[in-house]
Formats: sequence, structure tokens, C-alpha cells
Amino acid sequence: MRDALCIEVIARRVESEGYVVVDFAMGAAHAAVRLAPHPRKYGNRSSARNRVVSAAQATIATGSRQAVAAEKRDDRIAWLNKASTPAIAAHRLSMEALRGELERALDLRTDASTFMCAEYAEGSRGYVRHRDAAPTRPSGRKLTAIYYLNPSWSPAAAGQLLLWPKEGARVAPVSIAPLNDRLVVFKSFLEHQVLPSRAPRLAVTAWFYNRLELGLELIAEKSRLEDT
Ligand SMILES: O=C(O)CCC(=O)C(=O)O
Ligand SMILES: [Fe+2]
Repeated sequence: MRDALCIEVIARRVESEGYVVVDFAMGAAHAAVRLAPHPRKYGNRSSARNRVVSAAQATIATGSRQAVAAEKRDDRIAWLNKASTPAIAAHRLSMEALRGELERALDLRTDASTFMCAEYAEGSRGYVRHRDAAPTRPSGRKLTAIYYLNPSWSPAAAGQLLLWPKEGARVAPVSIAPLNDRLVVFKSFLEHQVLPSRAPRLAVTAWFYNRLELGLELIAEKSRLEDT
């Protein structure tokens, strides 16, 4: 993480606004490495170097069940928790350091991070309005930190992240372009949506979470489903 990233400012913005957008977050060199290999290249015999993880159609969880639901999200994802290219490992270290600093500043009770890269292909429909965590406790994921890797993004490409920092149907969302080297950190229970994209759109997401509460959240969700 670069010195320019002032943790105190990030922490206070997250606390008061629910989110923060940091541009030039990691530096051009970091962004240029394209941390996560392009998911389309996974499995391609000519790019053995890129075969660190396998990408698959993203799924939506209902309790502990996962199912592809392309009408809700049509990205391809790969988990990066064990992948060990130097660039991915460096990103994980940076994000873990950020989690530690934010934990000290905000006392969110996070004790772990999990990492995923996601690519929305050209012409994708995006990801419908959703939350990454339950709005009431138990709620495992505390913060979502998304790092965008789109060097040639232009407004024509669209694919903005819409984020509703305040509850309420009539409150307008903020629109955040997936600019290269941009980091967005927001409270995971806030509603957000990915708009349709006219160009490939790549991001690496980190979730800062509480292990115990994530387990309890899944159990609560499962028993809620069984009761209905
Ligand atoms: O890539 C983004 O801007 C957001 C993706 C998202 O909401 C998710 O994967 O849960
Ligand atoms: Fe999300």
C-alpha cells in the first residue's frame, strides 16, 4: 500500500459515509501487472504461467447452496486465496495490511480476508442490486475492498458500480467508474449493483470479515430458509 493512502482519512470516510474511493491506490506498476490473470486465459495451454486458479461462472448463495444465476450476475470469478503469483501475493499482503489498519482505527472485529477476482465480459448485464452481508448481526463480512484493473476504461464502456450509502428507496446511489488503480472500500451490508458493461471489466475484491460471525450468519440464513 502506498504512503499516499492515508489510513486515517480512509477510516474516517468509511465510518462517516459508509464508503471511500481511493484513486492511484497502489501505483501504476502494481496496476500494470494485472494482478489477477485474465480469467479468459485460464486453462489456455499457451499461458501456463496464468494457470494459478480456475475461473468459473459466478454463483449466488441461498443459505449454503450455490447456483449459477446469470440473470442476477454474469461474471466469471476465481478465488485468489491460495494462488501464489508474486503480484497476487503482494496484493493480498497490501489488503491484509489495510485490514489491520482499519481494524485498529474502527474496531470492526474483522479477523480474516478473502480474495476473489471477477471479470464481466464485453456485453455483460452486470450484477443486480444486492448486499455482500446481512444488514443485521450475525453479519460476517464487514468491509468490501474492490481494486479495479481496467487500463483502457472510458465512459462508453460503462460497468459502473452503483452504491447506496444510505438506506431508503428514494435515495440516489453514487456511481463509481471501475477506473484502473482505483480502490473502493465500503461497508459490506450496503446495497450495490454493477451496471452492464460494454467492455471487459476486471476487479479483485477483498472481503474483510469475522470468521465466527460468518459461520453464524450462514447458519441463521439456513434455518431461516428451512422455516419458510
Ligand atoms: O465489481 C464490482 O464493482 C462489484 C462486484 C460485487 O458487487 C460483488 O462481487 O459482490
Ligand atoms: Fe457485491
